[in-house]
Amino acid sequence: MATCSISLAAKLLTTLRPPLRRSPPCVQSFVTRTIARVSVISADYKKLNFRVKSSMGTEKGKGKVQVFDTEEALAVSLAKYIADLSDHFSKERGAFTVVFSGGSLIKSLRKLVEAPYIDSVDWSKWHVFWVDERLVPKDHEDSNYKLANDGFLSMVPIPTGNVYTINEALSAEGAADDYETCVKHLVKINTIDLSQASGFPKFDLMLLSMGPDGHVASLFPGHPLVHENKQWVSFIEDSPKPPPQRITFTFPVINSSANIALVVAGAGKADAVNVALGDGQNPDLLPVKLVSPEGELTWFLDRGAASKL
Ligand SMILES: O=C(O)[C@H](O)[C@@H](O)[C@H](O)[C@H](O)COP(=O)(O)O
Repeated sequence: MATCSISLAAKLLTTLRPPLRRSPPCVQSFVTRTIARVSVISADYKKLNFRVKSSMGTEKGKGKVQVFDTEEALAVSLAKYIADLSDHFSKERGAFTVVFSGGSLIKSLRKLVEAPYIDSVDWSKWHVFWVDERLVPKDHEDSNYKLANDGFLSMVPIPTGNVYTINEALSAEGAADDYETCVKHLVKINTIDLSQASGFPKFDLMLLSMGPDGHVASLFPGHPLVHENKQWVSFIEDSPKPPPQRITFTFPVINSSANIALVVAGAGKADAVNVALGDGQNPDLLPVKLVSPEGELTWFLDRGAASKL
């Protein structure tokens, strides 16, 4: 509305230019200065309006795409997004089920452990899961639990009993079955929602990241696990990204989520982001293209990751 009235005023003043030449010099000077001022305001407003629109995101049929100037700005926005969902689900369901991935995502959660969220979030309602986990001891450098614990969980008062880790003493297959049994029990007691549409568990929020090859969770390009459609949790023993033995949620579980945030930073992932958000390309070869939740998908990209869009 404001853009509209400013540009209308600018146009009106411009049409006054010819009769202006016949006016006294002081009137000419006043009108000229006003035209210049209105033009500057109009240009500034257009710039501001563009900035607001781009930070609010664009609907692309592939979810809401948000691009941030820096990873720092991304982290600030991600914290608010998570805190808002936490508030919503804690009040609505009395629980907030959150699924983490490994990798750089954990670092991007750092603003949640600061004011105001450290005090305003009801951490007692959080239930934490992993979309994939590596079959290594919990104190191993490759453990996704260790990564999340060192960088986030140890700094917030989530009850220990609400943090669901794998049993890494089992085989990969055994650990996947065991994690699936745990999730089934939590669905039964209504801690985790169940999707009426798919019959798979419906987590309130999945925080996913993506590898430069377009993998999400431990679902890798060209691997048959990408097509698993019965199991909730499966296992892989030949992961192309080390370590080789892992367990992973399957796509039907990922896509039954109420909310998915795809958090991608860095120019090294720009090609995959470009293909993911474009048309074409066999989804087998770019698993991220199969992320299509029942609920909302929101991309959090920094300028580097979005540089080829
Ligand atoms: O345990 C894992 O390996 C993951 O969960 C994996 O899916 C990860 O999220 C991506 O590989 C992105 O990792 P980066 O953000 O570190 O590139």
